[in-house]
Amino acid sequence: MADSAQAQELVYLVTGGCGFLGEHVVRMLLQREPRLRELRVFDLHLGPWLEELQTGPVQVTAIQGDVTQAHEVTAAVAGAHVVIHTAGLVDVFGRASSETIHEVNVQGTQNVIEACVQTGTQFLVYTSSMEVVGPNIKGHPFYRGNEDTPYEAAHRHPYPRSKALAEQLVLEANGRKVHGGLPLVTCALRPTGIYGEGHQIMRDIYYQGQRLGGRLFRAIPASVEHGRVYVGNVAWMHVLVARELQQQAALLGGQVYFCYDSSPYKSYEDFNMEILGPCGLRLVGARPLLPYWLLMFLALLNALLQWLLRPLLLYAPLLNPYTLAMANTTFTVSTNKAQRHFGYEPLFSWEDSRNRTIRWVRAMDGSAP
Ligand SMILES: NC(=O)C1=CN([C@@H]2O[C@H](COP(=O)(O)OP(=O)(O)OC[C@H]3O[C@@H](n4cnc5c(N)ncnc54)[C@H](O)[C@@H]3O)[C@@H](O)[C@H]2O)C=CC1
Ligand SMILES: C[C@@H](CO)CCC[C@@H](C)[C@H]1CC[C@H]2[C@@H]3[C@H](O)CC4=CC(=O)CC[C@]4(C)[C@H]3CC[C@]12C
Repeated sequence: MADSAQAQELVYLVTGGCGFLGEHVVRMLLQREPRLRELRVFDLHLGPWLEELQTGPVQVTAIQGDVTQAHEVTAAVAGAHVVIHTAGLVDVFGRASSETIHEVNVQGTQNVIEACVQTGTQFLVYTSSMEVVGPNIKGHPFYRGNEDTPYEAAHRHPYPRSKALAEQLVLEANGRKVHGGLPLVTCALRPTGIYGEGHQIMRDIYYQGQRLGGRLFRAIPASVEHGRVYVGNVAWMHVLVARELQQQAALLGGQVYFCYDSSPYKSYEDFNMEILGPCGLRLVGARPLLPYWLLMFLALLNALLQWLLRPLLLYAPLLNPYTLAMANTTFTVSTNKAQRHFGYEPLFSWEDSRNRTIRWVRAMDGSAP
């Protein structure tokens, strides 16, 4: 769809544009994509912040819609040059059924692809996840791996399964002819655990620490490394890859890229303390206070309680067998593929990313539910 005559007149659509990552992508596009004419923000739930956006000359169109509804997706995609598909059901806590996760993440992605094909939209960036690779169900470590590192990706949980299937659909769609005859150009970005302003789990852990008198208790050995990446850098990578997909379709089309920056390799808990420590929390214990078998017992108990209570209420604590396995398995990436292919350099240093997140946590002080 985009040709050189239209270069200053691009229409972007961000699905899931009111989510944690989506909001950062929307703000980043407004700041850093000078060729933007219209920005469509598509989400099941529209955020009130959209009303207060400084949009400059760009027309921002808020679209309340559901990716599982093909006709709503097609209407939103029609006339867009680029789609950044971040919408998804991020659930590893058993809040939604596996059918719902599949419907949103897999069928929703299929709907986005078909909408591009039908309406002639040529460029599609998909927000995948490190989880399409691992950690796998066997708990094999993935230590400083890259996009080509061999790893046995085997999933049982509905979330990683759905992300892997959706990513496959997106990559297979690369090269399909869209309406008008041009080829669809797609790629997938795989963030590791994202942190930053608006991160719900960081917020929950902060409140939990406050309730426990300013303490958190170590449950994971400090030696288990967990990959983390700052949301501003993930958003920047989306903006950059969407731009370069239009310039270098042959190189970028059909590719996957891990999202990375200079955030340090640490355990999940030690990393969180980089943020939560300066906000007044303390991590108690140099080693896990409970043995692994006892934690697994508690995680299984939580799973049983969730199942028993389901007819009455939704019990979805952070600790379950899946999240415990995730937190207990080393998964870190070390790659420069995005730099080599489309010139990505993190926009935010580690210090900046950390300070911004700390400022955000401090701003919620005293507002614990
Ligand atoms: N949070 C993380 O650490 C990571 C997230 N990701 C991926 O990044 C993407 C964004 O995740 P987050 O921002 O963390 O999650 P989020 O839950 O904050 O954002 C997802 C957005 O999608 C919207 N959405 C959900 N179902 C929808 C539907 N049926 N139709 C339209 N919109 C719908 C939600 O309303 C929400 O605004 C997801 O695709 C997720 O799989 C990947 C790696 C790590
Ligand atoms: C056992 C607890 C003791 O403190 C800690 C539990 C932590 C877990 C809630 C998190 C550990 C790893 C996280 C996941 C990981 O960062 C990768 C992810 C990628 C995604 O695409 C979505 C989010 C997540 C699954 C993330 C979710 C929270 C953890 C399981």
